[in-house]
Amino acid sequence: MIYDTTNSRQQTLFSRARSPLASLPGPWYSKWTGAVLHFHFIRGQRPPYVQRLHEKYGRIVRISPNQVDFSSVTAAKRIHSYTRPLRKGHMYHDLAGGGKFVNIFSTQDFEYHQRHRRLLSAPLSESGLKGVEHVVEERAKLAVQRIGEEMKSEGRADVMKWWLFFSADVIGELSFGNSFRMLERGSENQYTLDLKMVSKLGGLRVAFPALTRFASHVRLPILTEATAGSLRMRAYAQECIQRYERIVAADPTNPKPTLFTKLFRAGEEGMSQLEIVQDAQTYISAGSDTTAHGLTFLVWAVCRDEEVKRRLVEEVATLSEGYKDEDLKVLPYLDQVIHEILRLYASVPAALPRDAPSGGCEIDGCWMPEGTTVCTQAYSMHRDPIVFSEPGRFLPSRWENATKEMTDAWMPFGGGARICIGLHLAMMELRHATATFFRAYPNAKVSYKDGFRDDDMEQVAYFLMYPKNKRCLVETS
Ligand code: HEM
Repeated sequence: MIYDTTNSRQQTLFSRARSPLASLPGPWYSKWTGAVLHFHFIRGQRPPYVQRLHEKYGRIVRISPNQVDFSSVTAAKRIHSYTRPLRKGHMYHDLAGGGKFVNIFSTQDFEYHQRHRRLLSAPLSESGLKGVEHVVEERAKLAVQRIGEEMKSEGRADVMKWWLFFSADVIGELSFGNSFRMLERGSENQYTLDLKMVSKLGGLRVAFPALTRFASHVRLPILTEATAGSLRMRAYAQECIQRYERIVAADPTNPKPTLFTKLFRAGEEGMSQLEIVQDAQTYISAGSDTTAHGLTFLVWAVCRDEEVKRRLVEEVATLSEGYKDEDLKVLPYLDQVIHEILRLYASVPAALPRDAPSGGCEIDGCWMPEGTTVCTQAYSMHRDPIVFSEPGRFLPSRWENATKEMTDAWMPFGGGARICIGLHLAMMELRHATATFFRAYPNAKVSYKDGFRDDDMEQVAYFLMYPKNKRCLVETS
């Protein structure tokens, strides 16, 4: 027995020393252990840690015995290719409840993904979204009104809270045909509370994959609560989709449109009710915090910079009443501000891990053996000093004459075949909410009431990024 263990250790040491990864740059310990990477992950600081490694070792870094991070456009194009994308890594399986919740986001199956992507893309395209723009517009107005009411009664408003209600209400209504009405109520509903709990468990599963195995033997309170939560969420989603399906059946010519309307009863070219429920639930989790956190950092960063605020306020003030997204899209400074926010404060700044395929593959001239996890992270792509001068500065005007290198390296929505399917919706929400907010409150500024400090906005990222203390206070003079 002792001999066996020693022998297998020797084999492991031998194979690690001979692996093609052995010659890659990186700290010495990455060859032997992922513990340091894991330590930074658990602190929510993996992206800046990996970025420091890139600064020291270059664009290719071995970050653990089995993981390599790339920070180059050529590598990103290979890893996130449209035509021959690499398979999503095991992390997605852990995030999705150990493979229990298959959906367009988590699937590792190419055929399943292609079919869902083909069916779901049209309603989320720029032209498809025209039919639902009024939902975004109305919710943005209500969010800004509610922010104003809170500023009046409390002397400051927590915009992070209201942007979360805004984005969740929008995606809830567009997916389930039924708004969560959190903006009206001013509080979260059971669905989003359950979602938080389930996402927390997903994060724990990624940090400690053994938890999934352990869970089948031991009853932990968080697991019991998360299981009850996910059952409640599934029941709620099913109820909404079934109700909506009945509405479509009663009046097929004039239903209130959602992102799934055309997929009901479309035969071969449609989806089963279960598939719709699964993907609708995915939209809620993928499309609420991401947009809300982007908007939160946007308001904070603009409010801290008088010159940026002046230019943005002046530009959005030129809009005529009843403006539409078509009018917002052509505002150059609004577009620059949004690009810069998604660069410096990307809501998904962390690694998007993929598996090297069977037989291995070459990336940026380096051989990645089968089973290696290859990653890119927007956090590093967006801070390459050769592409973005003074990368740590919030400088929207850098996008005025954007180079091809800048637009290629900008990947807040990922890339290739698995690029964010909701990106046009997200951009529409960001445009409407920003314009509505700065038209209503041209004098908005960061509020330091209730002990709020700039330090509260320090970025913490597991998969999603959020401000450390999960609040962002603003006031108006
Ligand atoms: C600012 C807001 C958003 C950001 C920064 C963002 C970012 C991302 C990123 C980086 C990915 C790729 C993940 C990967 O490769 O592992 C992704 C995928 C995805 N996003 Fe978004 N997202 C946003 C908003 C939305 C919205 C509003 C929706 C609602 C429909 C959505 C739905 C999805 C889905 C379903 C996927 C998986 C797509 C696939 O695998 O084909 N996202 N998002």
